[in-house]
Amino acid sequence: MSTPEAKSDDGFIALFQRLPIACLLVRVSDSRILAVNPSFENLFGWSTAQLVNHHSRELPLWRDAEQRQFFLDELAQSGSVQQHETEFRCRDNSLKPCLVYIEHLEINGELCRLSMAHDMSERIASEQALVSSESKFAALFKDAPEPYVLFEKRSGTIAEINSTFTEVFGYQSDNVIGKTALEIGLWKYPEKRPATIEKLIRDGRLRNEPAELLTADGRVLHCEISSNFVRFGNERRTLTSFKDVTEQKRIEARVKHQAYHDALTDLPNRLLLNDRIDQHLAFSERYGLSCALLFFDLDHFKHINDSLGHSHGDAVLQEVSQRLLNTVRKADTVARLGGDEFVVLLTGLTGTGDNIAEQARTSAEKLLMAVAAPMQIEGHSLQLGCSIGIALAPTHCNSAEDLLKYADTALYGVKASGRNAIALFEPHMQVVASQRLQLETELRLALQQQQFILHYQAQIDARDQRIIGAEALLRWRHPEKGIITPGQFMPVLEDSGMILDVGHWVMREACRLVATLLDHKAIDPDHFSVSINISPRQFRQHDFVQQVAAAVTDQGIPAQCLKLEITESMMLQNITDTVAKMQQLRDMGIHFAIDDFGTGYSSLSYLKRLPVDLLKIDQSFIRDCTHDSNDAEIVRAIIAMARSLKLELIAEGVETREQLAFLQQQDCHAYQGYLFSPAVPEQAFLQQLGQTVKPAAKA
Ligand SMILES: Nc1nc2c(ncn2[C@@H]2O[C@@H]3COP(=O)(O)O[C@H]4[C@@H](O)[C@H](n5cnc6c(=O)[nH]c(N)nc65)O[C@@H]4COP(=O)(O)O[C@H]3[C@H]2O)c(=O)[nH]1
Repeated sequence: MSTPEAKSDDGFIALFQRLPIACLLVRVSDSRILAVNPSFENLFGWSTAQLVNHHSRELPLWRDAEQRQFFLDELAQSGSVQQHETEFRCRDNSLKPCLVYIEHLEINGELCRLSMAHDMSERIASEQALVSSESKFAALFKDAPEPYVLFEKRSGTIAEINSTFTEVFGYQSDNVIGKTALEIGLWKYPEKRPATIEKLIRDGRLRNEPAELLTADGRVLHCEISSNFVRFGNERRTLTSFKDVTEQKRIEARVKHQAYHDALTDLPNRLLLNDRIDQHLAFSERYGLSCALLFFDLDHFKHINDSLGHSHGDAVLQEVSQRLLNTVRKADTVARLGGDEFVVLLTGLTGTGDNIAEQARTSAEKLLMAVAAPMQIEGHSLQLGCSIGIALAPTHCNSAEDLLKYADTALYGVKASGRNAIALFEPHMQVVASQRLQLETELRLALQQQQFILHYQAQIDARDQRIIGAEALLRWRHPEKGIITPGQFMPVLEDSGMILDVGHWVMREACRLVATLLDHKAIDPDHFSVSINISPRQFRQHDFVQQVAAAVTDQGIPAQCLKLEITESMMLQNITDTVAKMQQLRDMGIHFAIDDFGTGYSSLSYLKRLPVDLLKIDQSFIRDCTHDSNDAEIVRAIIAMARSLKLELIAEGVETREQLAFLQQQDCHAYQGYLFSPAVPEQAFLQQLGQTVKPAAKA
């Protein structure tokens, strides 16, 4: 004991000194302080020397006199003070919250008061922290942007819901508090709940557990459940958030769907088709079945697209996709690979090789007829042909890649030999296809290595043998095969789109020739023009007019020295756009010739609308006009038509004097053909211009 006055009772002394609670001993008879223990010194900062032997009234510990009196009264009344919360003053003048116990006891025959003070600072601080964190939690819970529910941990009943929960799920607090999630019918599949609860108990929490939940009005929401156990004072709760991911799921599903489907028709796209083929090939192999892949191409679809516009084109594609879907079995796949390319995968075919081929052919015929049936598209009555190439698995191959490739090869065969037909893949087709691929590769190289050149075929006025123009004709100077004419490569240039680059080059090259001729004063710009052939794809480019204008201005030549040859069928495609483009070019001074006139529609009404200057009578009529009365009649009719429309005329492919004489009789004096000269290289043409113009002897 810290005081010498406290004698005897060793047990009590040892205990008094060691007690972790602050203790003060006062003799009742004279209210003198007998002792304080080290815990007391530590807690309040007063030393034994400062207190012992002092009257308890002088104790600097008291907050005020009333406080001391209160304890004395309480002691007198109850015999002891139990757990009384108060504050005592420390040596540094701060107030320390304490829980006070005061008892009477006898020490060495003297009645004493033992006062014990338990420090409450930490507990009060943590209680305050709890209050503040609870209020923070309450605010967070209430205003959280996610639906939250506090469940009683033991019973699983709802203790509280936040406003977002009400907003999202439509439940009002009053209707759900005290009930379990099951009782309010939150779970769409209640049988899944036990596993979720089990997981929560096992892991002590849940993180983004997927669940389908029901709103108060029965809508299904895809949610992610996260749960934690929390404790508020003595209460144990489960704090659960129900994140509504319905929209996110919908977007994810849509993105996934879009990745595997064609946006216009909603049919499977190439990716999904490949996947389906792979699946069916594996299945077929296992069960000894066969598949047939039908590759479709709508004949002249581009024509519809161009003449009626893209919205009509889209409507046609949608109609075709519906017809295909309606014609095949549910287990079969109809896919669109883009443009007008459709694929049908027929699966589960049984039988021998020939039999399978027959089944595929029969289905293809049905599909061809379905597509060919007349369709009404936004007031237009249309009828489409289509070509179908077929490949079989396992007869022809056993991979998705080969199946598509072989069916495409068969399709190419159909297209090459006239359209609107069906062809089954045959190995020799592969040879043709690879030759075509080889040609395409070589043509790309030719373009890079500038192997294309132009030859020029003179156009003559038979009355004075003057060269009035030239047609620029494309040639490929092949490093090994020599000069190749366009008949052998033009379709590949067209199909591959290379014609755009090549056509652009032709235009600039022809303008360069005119500039050279003008420089050499070899021509009179008012009576000479170079004609170039324009391919449909080239003409349909949105900046075609600008391309022509640039070619003319870059070379600084008069625009009337350039003549563009377009075909009848090309003019009929999207007539509004055609007329607009022709008119703009016409306004610049460019002239237009209609090539191969007589082989197409030769419609007067169209001709009247179009800003055309010249008709070229196709060589097929000239060839026989001297001995075939029909052809002679056609030539006469064309000439009459041109006269009535006040159009210029030129006959092409004139090979004999008789043909020329016939034409001149009909008052058609302009011609080109072997009778005068075939198309020749630039230098040779320059010489022709310089020479006295005389028709050559009969070719
Ligand atoms: N039998 C016979 N044939 C004659 C006679 N006079 C000329 N020809 C040939 O008839 C074709 C006339 O050209 P086209 O009808 O515009 O027909 C051209 C044209 O449609 C196309 N073509 C040629 N060059 C180009 C070009 O630069 N661009 C485009 N888009 N097409 C071109 O290729 C087609 C074929 O061109 P080529 O083989 O050069 O064939 C040329 C020419 O060499 C003759 O008296 N008798």
